[in-house]
Amino acid sequence: MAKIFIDGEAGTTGLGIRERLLPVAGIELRSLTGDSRKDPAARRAMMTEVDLVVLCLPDDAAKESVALAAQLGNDAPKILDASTAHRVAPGWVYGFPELERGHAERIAAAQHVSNPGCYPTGAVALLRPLIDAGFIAEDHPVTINAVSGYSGGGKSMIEAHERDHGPAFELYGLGLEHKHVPELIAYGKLTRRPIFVPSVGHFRQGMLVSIPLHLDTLARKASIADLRDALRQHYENAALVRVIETEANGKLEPQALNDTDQLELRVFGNEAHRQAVLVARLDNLGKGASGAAVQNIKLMLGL
Ligand SMILES: NC(=O)C1=CN([C@@H]2O[C@H](COP(=O)(O)OP(=O)(O)OC[C@H]3O[C@@H](n4cnc5c(N)ncnc54)[C@H](OP(=O)(O)O)[C@@H]3O)[C@@H](O)[C@H]2O)C=CC1
Ligand SMILES: CC(=O)N[C@@H](CCC(=O)OP(=O)(O)O)C(=O)O
Repeated sequence: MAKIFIDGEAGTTGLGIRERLLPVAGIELRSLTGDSRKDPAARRAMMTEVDLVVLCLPDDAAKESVALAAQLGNDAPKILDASTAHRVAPGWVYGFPELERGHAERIAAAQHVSNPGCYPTGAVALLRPLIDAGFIAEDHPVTINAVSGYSGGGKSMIEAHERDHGPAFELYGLGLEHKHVPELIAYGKLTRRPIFVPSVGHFRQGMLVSIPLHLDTLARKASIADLRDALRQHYENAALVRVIETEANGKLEPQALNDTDQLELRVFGNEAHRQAVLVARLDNLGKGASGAAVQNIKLMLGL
């Protein structure tokens, strides 16, 4: 029986992981309740009893938990961190099993895995296979536009929208320093800093990530179908990722995959204008957070 402690179990991501793990055989979930939830000594003691700790905490608290585990030396459990704290940190493996051949095995063997951010899950899924196939140059001037449901901002943003009725729609990150840019660069394999423009709408969950492309600026001559085929080939054995034909009406809404762990990729475009738009759709709480975490937990515990 594999023992798991979710540090931050009462938060948005922690609850989603708990819910998904309850029906999984071969797992025992260990919890801290009441005041002990945030007590470093209680958290460290819990770490001595489990095989894997999942961190669903703000960045500073996640760093504190990693330091607590380090005090246990060789008895430290494996760690999966859902925060942003270790996404590009040395010694950590990025928890996107579909990244490239052999990556799922790297996650399975790792002591420390960082769960990807919701936006990078969509953007890296679209970009990386096309860069590896030589269609998009590593220094291509990439722009990433995205819209998320408000649960992406955790408990505080959920409260702001559900109690105070937040804005219907809002662009943010316009200072171009969003915390997800380093992982977009590292795992998208980009050498030029992408322009990332996130936004949030007044709906709880669901996400679209879109990347416009002028086909005549690509590194290799490509039609819209070539880009779609390259994505299809890359994800042919991926259980959670599907490359979909585009809708004839040219529309796509963000909530269709809510409460699933699926990620859908599409290549919209207009061949006559030599223009395309790559689009990823996912549930920010599914493949964008808790669903991806459960995928990584199963790999890390060999379930
Ligand atoms: N929401 C999303 O879509 C995604 C979130 N993430 C990341 O996952 C992490 C958690 O986010 P999310 O679930 O949204 O956040 P929430 O704010 O919903 O939950 C955070 C939880 O951590 C608890 N907590 C805070 N400080 C400590 C501490 N020192 N010790 C123990 N517990 C503590 C909070 O307690 P209390 O209940 O008392 O406030 C809360 O339950 C963040 O790093 C976030 O960046 C990653 C991907 C997507
Ligand atoms: C709508 C909203 O505020 N979203 C969050 C990102 C949510 C997420 O996936 O980020 P982490 O995994 O890095 O926490 C933001 O833009 O900061």
